[in-house]
Amino acid sequence: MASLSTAAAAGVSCSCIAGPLSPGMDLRCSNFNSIRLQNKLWGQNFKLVKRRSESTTTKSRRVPAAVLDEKPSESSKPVASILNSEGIDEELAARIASGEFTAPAAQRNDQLVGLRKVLANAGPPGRFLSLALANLERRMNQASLMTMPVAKGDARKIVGQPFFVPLYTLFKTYGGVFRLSFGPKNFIIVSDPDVTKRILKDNAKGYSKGILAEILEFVMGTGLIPADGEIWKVRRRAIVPSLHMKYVMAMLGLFGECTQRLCDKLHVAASNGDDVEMESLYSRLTLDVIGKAVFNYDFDSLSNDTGIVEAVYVTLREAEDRSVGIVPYWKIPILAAIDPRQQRVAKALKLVNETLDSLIDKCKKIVEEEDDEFTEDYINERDPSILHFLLASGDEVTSKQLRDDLMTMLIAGHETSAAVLTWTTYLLSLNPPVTAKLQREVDTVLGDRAPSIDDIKKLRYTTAIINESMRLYPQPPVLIRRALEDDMLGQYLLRKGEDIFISVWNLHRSPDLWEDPDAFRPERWDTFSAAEASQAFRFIPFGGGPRKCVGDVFATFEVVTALAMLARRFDFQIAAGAPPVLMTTGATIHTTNGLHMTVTQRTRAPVIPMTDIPSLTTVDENGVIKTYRGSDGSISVVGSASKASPGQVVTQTSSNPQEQR
Ligand code: HEM
Repeated sequence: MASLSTAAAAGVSCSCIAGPLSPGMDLRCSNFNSIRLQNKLWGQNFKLVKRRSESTTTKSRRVPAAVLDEKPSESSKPVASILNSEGIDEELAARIASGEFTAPAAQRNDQLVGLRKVLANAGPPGRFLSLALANLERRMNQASLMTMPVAKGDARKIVGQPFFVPLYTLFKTYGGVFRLSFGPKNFIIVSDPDVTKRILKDNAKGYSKGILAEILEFVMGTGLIPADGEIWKVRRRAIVPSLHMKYVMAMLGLFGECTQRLCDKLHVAASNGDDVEMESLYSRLTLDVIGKAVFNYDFDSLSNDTGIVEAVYVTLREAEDRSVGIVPYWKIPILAAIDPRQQRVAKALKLVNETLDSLIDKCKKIVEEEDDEFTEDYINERDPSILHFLLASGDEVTSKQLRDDLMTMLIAGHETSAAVLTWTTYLLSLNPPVTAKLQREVDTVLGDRAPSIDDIKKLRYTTAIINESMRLYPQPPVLIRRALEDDMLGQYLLRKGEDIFISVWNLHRSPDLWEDPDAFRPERWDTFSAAEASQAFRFIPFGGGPRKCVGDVFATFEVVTALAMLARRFDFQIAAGAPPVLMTTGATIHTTNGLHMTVTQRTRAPVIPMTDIPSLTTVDENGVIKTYRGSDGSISVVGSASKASPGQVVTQTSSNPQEQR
C-alpha cells in the first residue's frame, strides 16, 4: 500500500504529505528536486546511530518548541540536505545544535525565578506575590508538559527530499510525537510505538484516512483503503474472507508461475550479457500476479506492453504523483480538462475502469450459471480470484463499489510487493555474505521446485531477509490518519481534525527500539518473531489494528517465493556504470533512476527443470479427499477417506518426482 505512500497504501498502502499542502506555500518535492541520499550510506555501510542519553519516547521526553527555518534569506536557498553516516540531515542537526531552535519557554522560567527572588526579599506583600507567582509557574509548567514540541518554518527544508528522511532527523531531536508546522498547515508526526498503537488499534475508531482518502478518491473511490466508517466496515467484512488459507495456497502456484516467467526473461539477459532494470521487472511481476489473483486477468506484462498495461501504469503514477504533488490543480475542472497530462490520465482511467467493468460482468454471468455450493473456504477451480469469491458469496454490492475494491487491491498489492523485492535485491547486492547464506538455504530447502507451503515454512532465513528489508524500507514509509475527535497521545492533547503521519520509517529505525537500527542484519530475527515485534508496534510493515493489510500473508508468500526462486538461479550485482541507487517518494519508496543490475546464471550442479505445482489435499464434509493444485486452482478429486475428518488438511503434495521420492 501511500505516499505517503502507501497509498502506499499503505502503500497504498499509504498516503502523502505534500499533496495536501496548499498553493503558494513554495514547496518542492522529490519529483522536482533530485534526492540526495548517497548510495554508500545505505545497506551495510550504515553506521550505528548512537543512542541519545535522553529517551526519545513520548512519555519521558519534553522538548521545547522549536523553529525550523525562520530566516527569509535561508529559505530562498535551494534545498540540498545530505544525510551523514548516521542517517541524520547534517544541516538541520547543526542548526538545532547551535541553539537556533531553542524556544523562549526556558528563558521565561529563568526570568520568573529571578523576579520571585526579588519579590521574596521585599517584605510580606512581596512574599505573597512571590508565592502566587510560584503557583502560576507550576500551572504553566503543567500546561507546557501537555504542549507538543513544535518544529516549524520553511516547508522546503522538509519537502525537498523524500519527506520521511528529514522527519527522521526531527524525530531524533523532538521525540516520538511532535507537531510539524509550515505556514497554515500542521501535521502531527508520530514515531512512538505506544502512541502508534493508540491510533491504529486501541482507539482506531477515533481516526479516519483523512488526506489519503481525498487524494485517492479519483482512482479508488470508496475502495477499502480510503474508505472509512460504515462503508469500510461492510467492505472489510466482505473482502477479508476471500483471502482464506485455501485461496492463498492456490495462489502459491501462481506466484511460482509468474516468477518462472521472470526467470526465463533473466535467463535470456544473462545469456546475452545484457544488464536489466530490476525495479520495473518486479513491478511487472507483481502486476501479473495481482491481476490474476484479484480478477483473473492476465496482464502478461512481463512479455507484452499492451494498452491496458500502459493504462494501469499511467493511473498508478498519477495516484503517486498526486500524493506528492505541490499544487492540486487537478481539482480545478477547467485546468484538468485542458492539461494534456490530465487528459491522458482520464483516458487511461476510463480504459482500466471499462476493463474492470467487463470482467465483473463476465464473472457475474459465470457465477449465475454455476450451481456450486458456497462455503466459507469456497474456491472456484477455474477461477480462484477474489472477484469470483465475492460474487459467489452473494455479496450485495454495486458494480461501482466492487470496481473500487478491485482497483484498490490492484494498487495496494502491486507496487508494495514490487518495492519490497526491489530494495531486498539492492540490500543483497551490498551484502554478499547474506546472499550466500540465502542461496545455501534455498538450495537445501527447495531443490528445483517452486516453493510449497511446507517449503515456505522452512525458508526461515529467506523470510528473515524479507522482514529485515521491510524494516529498513517500509512500503509505505508513512501511514496517514485524521483525528475524528479529541484524543490524548501519551501526555499530549490532540485536537479533532488534526492530520497525523505515523512514520513507519522512524519506528523501524528508532535506536530506542532496535539495536544497530540501520544495519541490514537478517540474523536479528533469530531471537524474536515478526509477530512479536508487530504486537509491540515497533515493526508494522503491514500496519496494525483493524485496518491492518488484508494481503499480508499473500504478500509474504509472494515475495518469499520470488526471492527464493530468483536467488536459486541467479547472482545479481549492481551494473558497472549504473546510476547511484537513490530514493524518491511515491506511494512506496522508489529508486530515482532504477535498479540496474548485471545478472549471471549461478554456476552449480545441473538443475532438473521445474515441473512441480504445489498442492494441498483436504477432506470435505463428505469425507472426499480433494487436491488443490496451485497453478490454476484446479481441483482433482482423488478418493474418499473414511477416517479423515471434514476440513482436515491431509498432506501437502508435489508433482515433482524428486520431492516424492
Ligand atoms: C509487501 C506487500 C504489502 C505491503 C508492505 C502492504 C502494506 C500495507 C499497509 C501498511 C497497510 C495499512 C495501511 C494503513 O493503515 O493506512 C495495508 C492495507 C491494505 N492492504 Fe496491503 N500491503 C501489501 C500487499 C497487499 C496485497 C497483496 C493486497 C491485496 C491482495 C493488499 C491489500 C490491502 C488492503 C485492501 C488494505 C486496506 C485494509 C483496510 O483499510 O482495511 N496489500 N497494506
